Amino acid sequence: MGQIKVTDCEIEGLKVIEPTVHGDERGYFMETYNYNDFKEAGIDVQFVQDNQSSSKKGVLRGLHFQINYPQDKLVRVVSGEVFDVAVDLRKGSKTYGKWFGVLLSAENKKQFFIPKNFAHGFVVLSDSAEFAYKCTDFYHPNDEGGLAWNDPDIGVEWPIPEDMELIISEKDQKWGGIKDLTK
Ligand SMILES: Cc1cn([C@H]2C[C@H](O)[C@@H](COP(=O)(O)OP(=O)(O)O[C@H]3O[C@H](C)C(=O)[C@H](O)[C@H]3O)O2)c(=O)[nH]c1=O
Repeated sequence: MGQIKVTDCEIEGLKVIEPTVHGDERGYFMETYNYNDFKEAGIDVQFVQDNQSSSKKGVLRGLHFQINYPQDKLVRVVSGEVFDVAVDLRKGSKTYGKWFGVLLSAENKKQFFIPKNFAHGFVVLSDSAEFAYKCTDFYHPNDEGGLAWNDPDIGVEWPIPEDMELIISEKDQKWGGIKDLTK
C-alpha cells in the first residue's frame, strides 16, 4: 500500500519524496524506503550502499559525483536541517548545468532522489545534522569528481545566514568550475 507522496522537480528525474508518518502516543513510525512504493512511483533502482555523515553547523560538503561509477542517491536528514543541492551533469540534458535545491530536515522528513550524473552537495543550517543516504553503486575513491560549491556558472543560491561561518574540506575548496568539465 503506497505510503509515499512523490513530487517531480523542475529538473526532470529529481524527485522529492514525503513518507507517511504514523504518529501515536509513543512517537512515530515511518517506512524510509520501500522498493515497491518507489518502483510504483517510477524509481526502480537497486541500492547497494547506505551512508551516514554527521556535520556541524556551516559544514558544506560537495559538489561531488563519481565519474565512471555514477550513483543514484536517496538522501534524507535524520536530525537537524540542511539545504541539499543537485546539479545536472547528464550529457545532452536540456537542463545541463542547472541546479535545484531543497530543504531537508528531521522535521519535514523529506527525502530527495538524485539520479546518476548529478553533482550533489549540502550545507548544514542547524547546530548539527545527521545525513543518511542510499546509493546505487559502491564508493570508488579514485573515481570522484567535483565542482566548486560557489561556481558562478552554476550560481547555486545557498541560503547561508550572514553570521554562519562555512566549514569546507581542503578537497572541496579545490574543485574547478563546470566550464572545466568535458561535456
Ligand atoms: C563518500 C565515501 C567516503 N568514504 C570515506 C572517505 C574519507 O575517509 C571519509 C570522508 O569522505 P569525504 O570527505 O569524501 O566525504 P563527503 O565530503 O561527505 O563526501 C560525500 O559528499 C557528498 C554530499 C556526496 O553526495 C557523496 O556521497 C560524497 O562525495 O569517508 C567512504 O569510506 N565511503 C564513501 O562512500
